Amino acid sequence: MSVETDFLASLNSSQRQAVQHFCGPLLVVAGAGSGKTRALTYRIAHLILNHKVNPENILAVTFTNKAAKEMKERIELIFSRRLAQEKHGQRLELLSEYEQTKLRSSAYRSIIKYLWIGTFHSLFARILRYDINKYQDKKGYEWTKSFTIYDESDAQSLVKKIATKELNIDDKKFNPRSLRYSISNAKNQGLYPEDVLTQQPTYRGRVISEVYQEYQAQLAANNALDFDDLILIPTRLFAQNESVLGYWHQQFKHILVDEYQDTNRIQYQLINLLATNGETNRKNLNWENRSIFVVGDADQSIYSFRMADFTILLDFQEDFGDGLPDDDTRTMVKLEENYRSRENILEVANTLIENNTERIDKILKPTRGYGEEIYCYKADNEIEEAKFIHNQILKLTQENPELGWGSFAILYRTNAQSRVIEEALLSDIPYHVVGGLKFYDRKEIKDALAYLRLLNNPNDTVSLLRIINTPRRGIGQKTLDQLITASQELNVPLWEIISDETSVNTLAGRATKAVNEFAQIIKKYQASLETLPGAEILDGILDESNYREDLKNQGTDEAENRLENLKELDSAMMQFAEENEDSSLEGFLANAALASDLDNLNEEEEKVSLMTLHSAKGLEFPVVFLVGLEQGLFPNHRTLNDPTALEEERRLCYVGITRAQEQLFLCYAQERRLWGSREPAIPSQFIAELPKDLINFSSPPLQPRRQKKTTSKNNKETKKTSDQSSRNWEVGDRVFHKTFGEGNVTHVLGSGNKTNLAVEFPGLGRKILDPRIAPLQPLS
Ligand SMILES: Nc1ncnc2c1ncn2[C@@H]1O[C@H](COP(=O)(O)OP(=O)(O)OP(=O)(O)O)[C@@H](O)[C@H]1O
Ligand SMILES: [Mg+2]
Repeated sequence: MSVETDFLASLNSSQRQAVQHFCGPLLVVAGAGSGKTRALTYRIAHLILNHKVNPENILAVTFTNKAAKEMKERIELIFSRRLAQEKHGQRLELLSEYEQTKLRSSAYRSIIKYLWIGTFHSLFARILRYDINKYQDKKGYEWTKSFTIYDESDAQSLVKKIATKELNIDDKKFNPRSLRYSISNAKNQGLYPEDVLTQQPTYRGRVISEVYQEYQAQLAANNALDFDDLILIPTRLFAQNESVLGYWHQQFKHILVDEYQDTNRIQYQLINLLATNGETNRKNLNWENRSIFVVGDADQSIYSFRMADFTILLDFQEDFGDGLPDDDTRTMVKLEENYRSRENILEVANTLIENNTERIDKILKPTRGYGEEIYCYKADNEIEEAKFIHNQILKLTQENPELGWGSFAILYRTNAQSRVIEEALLSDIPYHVVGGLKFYDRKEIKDALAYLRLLNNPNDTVSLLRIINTPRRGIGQKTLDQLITASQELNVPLWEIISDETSVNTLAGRATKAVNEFAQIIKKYQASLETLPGAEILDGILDESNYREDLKNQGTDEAENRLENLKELDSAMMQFAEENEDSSLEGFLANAALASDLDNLNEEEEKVSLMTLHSAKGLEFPVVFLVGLEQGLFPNHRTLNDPTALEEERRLCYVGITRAQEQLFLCYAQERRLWGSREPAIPSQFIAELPKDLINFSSPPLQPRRQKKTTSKNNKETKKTSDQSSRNWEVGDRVFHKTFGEGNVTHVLGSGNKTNLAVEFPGLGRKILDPRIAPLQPLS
């Protein structure tokens, strides 16, 4: 088989048809685990390899950052395999580890880094970094390319400040959270504040409209955008500026979208504009050397609360096809084999989803035989449920050496369910809560990022206020109020007052010295933005601002933990610099703001995954526990009287079941304490809808014989780590780095376990690297 096509051999004929389709629109619809994401990934490789498409001309939208990363890794592997054949006439896996790393790095540098693969938010944030200055806002607001991205909690606090402090709105009547949600909804429909009032001419409509108006004004004043703006502003920009749209239309000749069923109207509009250049008559569309390729499954549409609309998927052929009679087969491919789940698991999922009326029937055939029995476990209460999970995991890992901790997922309907499960696992099973304790939500990380954001964008007053007195440096609220008032009166950003010594001397009273010192530090590091690597700037500013010192002085475990997290942020910056073409501070900050629930900094270590069903979309695990199957919890009580919402809950259950590859456990409790109150519970109606003959309702054997310590993968990781760190590095050592190529060690910083290296890479300059983390190979 030729090197060009051998990777296509691991696809079935329908997948191949989808992958090989070259120009024009194509929709791939299929049930869970049928290889949609695989087809999309291989298509990218195929376009580059066999149609010589330039990687820069490919735009691929994934649902999470993690999915984007996995997709890039897959493609890198395909190209490294090909290079191995070309250069060595060998299979990649047979080459030395050093050669493999070298080939992968070469594939990365020549192809992967040019691809536009990411979530809607990250891709369009990147586009805005080029073009936001061309955007003409209806209200006259302006943003510059160093804009800050406010994450959900920044947005929440801004709405709260505006509603309760500035507009004096009663937070009992109008909860700031629900106001924020309404604003987000409005933006997702492309509405301006005044449109909200037209659509909802009530008192509530007026309140939302007013808060929205002020919220947007303050975002603009801070040169900041929220997540919704990252989608909304490009849509408006494309609609108003033909040449900007034309440019990106030319750039993205091949557009691919995964999980298309969860696209909302405004995201759809963006994709449509990019693909068609705004041409509305589909007969005039010219598909020469360009394509739009979307994959999805209407049965897995679970984001209607974020305005996702699966009729967008159903309308795809109408929207992009040429309307000819044989349109159907030319613009749609169906996949019918499931490669993920055991036959009994698949049958359970298929039976459940047939209870939905609003759906198009489809075929999903198993390719894998029956697996282990599916149990449905009845626990006395939530604590017993958690114990059951704990014991089963220990038992299964003990009986099956191939199952590492990473093979298990525990899926629940709401985040609050995780606490009890965490407590049960805590003592002897490593786990992570995906989407719970987000790294970037921790206080110290947000503080550190606020410092960096301020350096990058001094107009970001939210960040400035966050850290001006953190750690405490004697700048009190009264002083601040005076400075803020001055900035409001002069209509300039707060930083302009604070950075001007003369103004400070006049306004800051006893805190004058403190404010001036603070401003000095910020200015000093602003001046070195271009010259110092991000991690050095971070370290410098944390030291000079006394932030680190302050934590050290606290001496508590918690403070120690925070210091460790700050170190982890250093690693994140270094890793970012290594992995990205755009390694600027701006780029890093955008990335940090977008770091989604599904990202975990320490992915190497195997852990049991705890997450909501919503976060589990697109993923797969050998063993899945689907817990809390109780009426009112799942399906959620808000959906019980609403047939449409209930069907979405059922789709969510379908998503959960179809994550399992080998084994599935369903659990419910007879009594549950949740959100503080204890209630008797009724089994979920979904349980009654499952095929009884495929489910065992008795308890599986429980007690494990002994406790498993680490997985084989863990052992390997630890070994690798200690090898690297125990090495005695010396100035003058030559190294090979996956992304930067060959370089020279110029400094060895620190010692033992804390060694860092300064490495000079010809043409790239000096990088500070941690040899335990960086993909670094000694060359001698
Ligand atoms: N032709 C194939 N042969 C063997 N395995 C395959 C094939 N296609 C896909 N797979 C495997 O099947 C599993 C499911 O594939 P994939 O994740 O692409 O499905 P999907 O349709 O995207 O699922 P979901 O709807 O859950 O997103 C993966 O482990 C994938 O590697
Ligand atoms: Mg998928």
